[in-house]
Amino acid sequence: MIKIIVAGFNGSMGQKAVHLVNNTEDFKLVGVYSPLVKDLQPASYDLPKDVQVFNDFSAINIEADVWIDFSTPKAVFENTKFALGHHIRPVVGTSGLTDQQVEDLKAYAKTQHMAGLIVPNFGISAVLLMKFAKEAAKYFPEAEIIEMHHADKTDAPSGTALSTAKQISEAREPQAADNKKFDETLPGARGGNYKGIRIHSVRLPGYVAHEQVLFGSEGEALTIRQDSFTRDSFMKGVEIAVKKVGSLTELVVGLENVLS
Ligand SMILES: NC(=O)c1ccc[n+]([C@@H]2O[C@H](COP(=O)([O-])OP(=O)(O)OC[C@H]3O[C@@H](n4cnc5c(N)ncnc54)[C@H](O)[C@@H]3O)[C@@H](O)[C@H]2O)c1
Ligand SMILES: O=C(O)C1=N[C@H](C(=O)O)CCC1
Repeated sequence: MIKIIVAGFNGSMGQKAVHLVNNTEDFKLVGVYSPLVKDLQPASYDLPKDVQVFNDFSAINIEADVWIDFSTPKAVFENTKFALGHHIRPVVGTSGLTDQQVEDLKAYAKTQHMAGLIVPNFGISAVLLMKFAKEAAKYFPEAEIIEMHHADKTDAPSGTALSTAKQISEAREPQAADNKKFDETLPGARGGNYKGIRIHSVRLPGYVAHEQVLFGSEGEALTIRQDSFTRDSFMKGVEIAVKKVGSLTELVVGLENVLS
């Protein structure tokens, strides 16, 4: 039995994770965490009666194997550090960790002899898009990313777009610094700049999570696109991550680390 705590259980993804855990053999929901939920009625969040509800770190006093995190970009660093420090393996879906924060968490995990998984995107289509983009970057070093999400997403760019840009930048030949000065008659029109890779963020009702990577070269172009049409589509990846995180020996980034 894998004993699980879900952080951010009251949010859109947290509720999906609670449902997954409640309905998967060998998974047991032992606790949920969100500092914003006080005076909770368990039934209103699909919580079994014996689940402990925490709204303060200091009150978390139960044993658990895995910490699923779907909280907020502001909270995810401290949450992950808490889990590692309490020997609960984190499976982190929350976006917003900076490269430096990921490095700090990896170093902290080592000091705690702990492993875990940070997953920018649990969708298999997104995992494949990143794999293909990395391959394409060897031949098409010039790329831009367009990510499209639902209108409630508060952070930009998406964690997936940043992760894609990081992988492209590591796979392609080193590029001359992007010092090009654009005459942006509308500030921000050229998007964000991750090591010379422009990222454009779209937020619209009706969308869930989508990404397009555009590679351009002399006389030709390549476009790779993935679409997550439902939040349920992320749950297969969450299930795999929770089942496999116990086999890891360090804190790593990417679902591909546990896909066989
Ligand atoms: N990796 C993936 O595949 C994937 C997929 C979808 C969403 N996400 C990410 O998951 C995160 C959550 O997305 P969402 O749509 O569920 O957002 P949401 O706003 O619906 O839910 C976040 C919840 O976290 C709670 N919260 C606030 N502070 C907290 C804290 N300190 N600790 C724990 N919980 C806290 C809030 O009350 C809220 O209910 C976002 O960062 C999003 O980008 C990742
Ligand atoms: O809905 C969201 O928010 C998502 N966030 C992740 C990101 O920032 O990349 C993954 C896809 C869904």
